[in-house]
Amino acid sequence: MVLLRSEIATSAPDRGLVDLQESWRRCAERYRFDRAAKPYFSSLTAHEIGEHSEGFDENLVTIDDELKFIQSTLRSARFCVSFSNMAGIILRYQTGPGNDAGLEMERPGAIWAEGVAGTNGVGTCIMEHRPTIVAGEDHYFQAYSSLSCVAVPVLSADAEMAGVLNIATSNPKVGMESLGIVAGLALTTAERLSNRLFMNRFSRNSILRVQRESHVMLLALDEDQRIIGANREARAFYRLGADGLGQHELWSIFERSPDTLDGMTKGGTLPRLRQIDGTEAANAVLVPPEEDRAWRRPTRKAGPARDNRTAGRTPRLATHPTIEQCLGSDPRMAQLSRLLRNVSGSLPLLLLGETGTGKDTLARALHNDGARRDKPFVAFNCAAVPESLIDSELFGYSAGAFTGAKRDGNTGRLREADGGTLFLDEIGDMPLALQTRLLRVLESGEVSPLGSGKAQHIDVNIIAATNHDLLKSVAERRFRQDLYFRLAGLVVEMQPLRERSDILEIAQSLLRASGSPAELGDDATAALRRYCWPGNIRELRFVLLRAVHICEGNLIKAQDLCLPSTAGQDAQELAPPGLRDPREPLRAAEKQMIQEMLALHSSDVTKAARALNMGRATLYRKMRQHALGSYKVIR
Ligand SMILES: Nc1ncnc2c1ncn2[C@@H]1O[C@H](COP(=O)(O)OP(=O)(O)OP(=O)(O)O)[C@@H](O)[C@H]1O
Repeated sequence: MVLLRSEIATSAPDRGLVDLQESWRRCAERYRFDRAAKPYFSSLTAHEIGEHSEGFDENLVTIDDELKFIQSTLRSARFCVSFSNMAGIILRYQTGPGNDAGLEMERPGAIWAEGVAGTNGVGTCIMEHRPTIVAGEDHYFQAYSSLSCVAVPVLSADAEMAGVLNIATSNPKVGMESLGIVAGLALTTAERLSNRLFMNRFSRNSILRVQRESHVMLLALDEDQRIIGANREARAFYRLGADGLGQHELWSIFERSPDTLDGMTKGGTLPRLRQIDGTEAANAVLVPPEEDRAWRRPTRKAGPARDNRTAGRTPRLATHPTIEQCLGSDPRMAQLSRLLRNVSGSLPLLLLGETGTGKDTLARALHNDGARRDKPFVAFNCAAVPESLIDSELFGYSAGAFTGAKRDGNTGRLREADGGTLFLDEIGDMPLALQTRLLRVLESGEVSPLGSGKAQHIDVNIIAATNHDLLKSVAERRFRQDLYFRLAGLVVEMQPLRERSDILEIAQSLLRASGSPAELGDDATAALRRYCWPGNIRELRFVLLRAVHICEGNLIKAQDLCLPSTAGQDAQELAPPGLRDPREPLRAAEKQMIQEMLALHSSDVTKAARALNMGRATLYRKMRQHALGSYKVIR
């Protein structure tokens, strides 16, 4: 029997969740699947994943950032978060340390197209172009009934569906109510991700951002103030058809007053922007082209870093902090930055630190500011690539090395990085057998691609990073001691944000880099200092981006930060891992989502409940459970 999610679907008419009956019909009639049969599970090679990732270019970095953020919000290995393209192929993936074995099928390369895997979150969302929850038995194939998924569309800069953000769990205790909450998180993230893809695409243009309640309208402008791009919200609100883009001047929508023209020249808030029908566009900000935003490196001597995700094309220069900006103003750190500048490029570096502390960012800064800046920067995430593929991806193979190999062979990341930097992220997750192989390459300076028999000399500077306690892994014999010493030419420990004295400076640069003129009020700066920041700088960035949207005028108050109350947080953090309540990550995520939605909807419980896909009474009950204050109901 098909379980319909009618309760949720009716309480969220504007979000319109998918009715799965149609999908089941397709499975039975069009694909002629047998529900009880073992489905054909297909997965692609890393090379094929790379091919399917083409077109996403530097957006993959943005996608990874959002996936990591959701993962750190859920804080559980029992959830995994992924991004798939429109063919239903998982391209990117995040899960907590010690991934739940039940989620192995959600790794990059897995194909979840409905025509292959039957009714499922990703595939059915692609067919229907709408948010989809597929819980347990809702999957057409019984073999997938241990999974529950929430899948939501992500839009390209052209407002077309570009892929799917999927949150999956194999935890049978996660019920429909919790999935509804997770859906709220997925929807907000997908919307933000779509808007970031828009900002990336039009990074060389000025972008007018207008916010109405929780809707963010983005309009990209050329030098003559013609509208050349619009996100979906803007297309709907200002009735812009795709064919009209590039034709309309901004002044066909907004009044061309001296105040507005003056504001447009300076950038930042446009306080008196009015539509031509007289409606005031409160919360309007003109975001300047990327090169004019704060944080751009003062000199452009450095050649653009090459990333394995953008190999083969000319990547755009990305806004990027320098080594000094990564390390901050703490005097100990300032000393370290001098040392790093001296040794960078000639000594292997090991970056340690919690998630989101800036290891990846520092690695890129070290390359961009170092002697190898004109050579490739190649990033390889040891946890994101299936174990069976790390070997061929890292060391490469020659033509026809094995069945299914690419016809021309595969250069491998080590040879791709020749002359430059290889950033080995999540090195703590590298399987032991491959650690041995890597060690051999590092000791000999030679790599022998599979099937070639010929060793090739390479000159690569390695920067490795992990958020595991690598010495503990060495003691437990999960990480080779000799490899540890090879990688640890210099060990840099990134401080957790809660221990950094320069948190306000970081917050201010993040605000400037966002293009927003908003400033932090005194109560907000105190709240930033008090909070424990489990997601570190990544979390701070998201908290500030959200606050910029919520705050009135240009002053961010403590309440706009929507930080979880520290009391509950600390208690949970202090509990030894074994004693932690396994439902806690969900509760914390639920509380955060509720706070976020209430803030976005100016405490209007009816609207917040609708956005969260739940009834008002349920939301009230949950607010009581989480001890959230009193809110108004607007009918
Ligand atoms: N010094 C900094 N100033 C401002 N923003 C930063 C800084 N360092 C990192 N960030 C931002 O914080 C986010 C997380 O950074 P990054 O990916 O480098 O962390 P990480 O330690 O590598 O995380 P993970 O271990 O989860 O991969 C990114 O959005 C990055 O742009």
